[in-house]
Amino acid sequence: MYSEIRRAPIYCTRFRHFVSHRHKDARSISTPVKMRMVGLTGGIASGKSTVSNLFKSHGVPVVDADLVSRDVLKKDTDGYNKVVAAFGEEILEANGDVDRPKLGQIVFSDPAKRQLLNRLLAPYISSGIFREILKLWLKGCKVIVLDIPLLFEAKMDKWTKPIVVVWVDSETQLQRLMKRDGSIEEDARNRINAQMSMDLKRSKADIVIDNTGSLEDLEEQFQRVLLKVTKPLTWSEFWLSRQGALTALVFIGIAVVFGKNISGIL
Ligand SMILES: CC(C)(COP(=O)(O)OP(=O)(O)OC[C@H]1O[C@@H](n2cnc3c(N)ncnc32)[C@H](O)[C@@H]1O)[C@@H](O)C(=O)NCCC(=O)NCCS
Ligand SMILES: Nc1ncnc2c1ncn2[C@@H]1O[C@H](COP(=O)(O)OP(=O)(O)OP(=O)(O)O)[C@@H](O)[C@H]1O
Repeated sequence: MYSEIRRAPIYCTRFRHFVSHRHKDARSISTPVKMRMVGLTGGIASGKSTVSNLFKSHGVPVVDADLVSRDVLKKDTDGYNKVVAAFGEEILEANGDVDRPKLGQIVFSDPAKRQLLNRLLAPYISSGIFREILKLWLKGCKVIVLDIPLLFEAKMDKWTKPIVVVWVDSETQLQRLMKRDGSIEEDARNRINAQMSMDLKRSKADIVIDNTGSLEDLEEQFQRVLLKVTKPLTWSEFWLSRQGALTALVFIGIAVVFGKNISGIL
């Protein structure tokens, strides 16, 4: 289950209203079931997962593209078969699983190979993300977050509004990446350079979270972001929600029945 939810998904239908146990302000802007797809992106190690964990802990469901992309490389899936055919069995561990650090070494130091990997996996990743969105839509979720590192690069930004970019300065990014992955500077720089620059991502954002400071600073900014992304939905967002689609169906049904009755009278 990619749309991992730590607490109850309070932004989904069965709760009927935006109810935040922690945020009175969020409760005061409560509104019936609608759907909004919030894009969450940023550079590698900028803190997207940290922010997406905050969303989950406040009951907002998150679709995690990194988890989807892990799944499409699982042994004997179509994505796996295509990647092994293209890159050879030397990218496999003894048990047949993809050796991810090894494949990472290859693709993050060679743009042509990275493009090849992206091309092979892109259809499976986008349909995996779509499946997760559909599941949440069927549950009647009102607000969902799409945590997609390559949101702009893969041109998925047109699906989402607002777009939240997590930004850090480049030195902090490098240090956090090396610390988290236990990697050497060259590998970390290769990974950073494989993505659109964070400043460009920042310029395309609707909302920027500056995560250069402490985790407490981040949490404080997050509270403001939470209020923005859970504000009442627009009509276009409403018609895209499950509730909106059902409402439209009911209206069409009534119009058809009325139309038949009126044409019977005439
Ligand atoms: C190359 C792989 C096997 C390396 O696996 P590894 O476990 O070391 O890294 P992981 O998947 O956890 O990714 C960590 C971060 O790297 C960055 N990243 C991953 N893939 C890419 C890519 N193709 N281009 C640029 N950055 C990338 C993202 O910021 C991601 O959050 C893996 O990243 C992969 O399969 N990438 C291709 C799929 C993809 O595009 N994923 C991004 C989802 S939008
Ligand atoms: N404000 C902060 N202060 C200190 N460390 C932080 C802060 N925010 C995040 N980190 C740490 O920085 C590292 C990178 O954060 P995180 O994994 O959330 O980034 P990410 O953008 O999801 O990375 P990726 O693109 O690889 O998925 C993690 O080890 C995390 O614990």
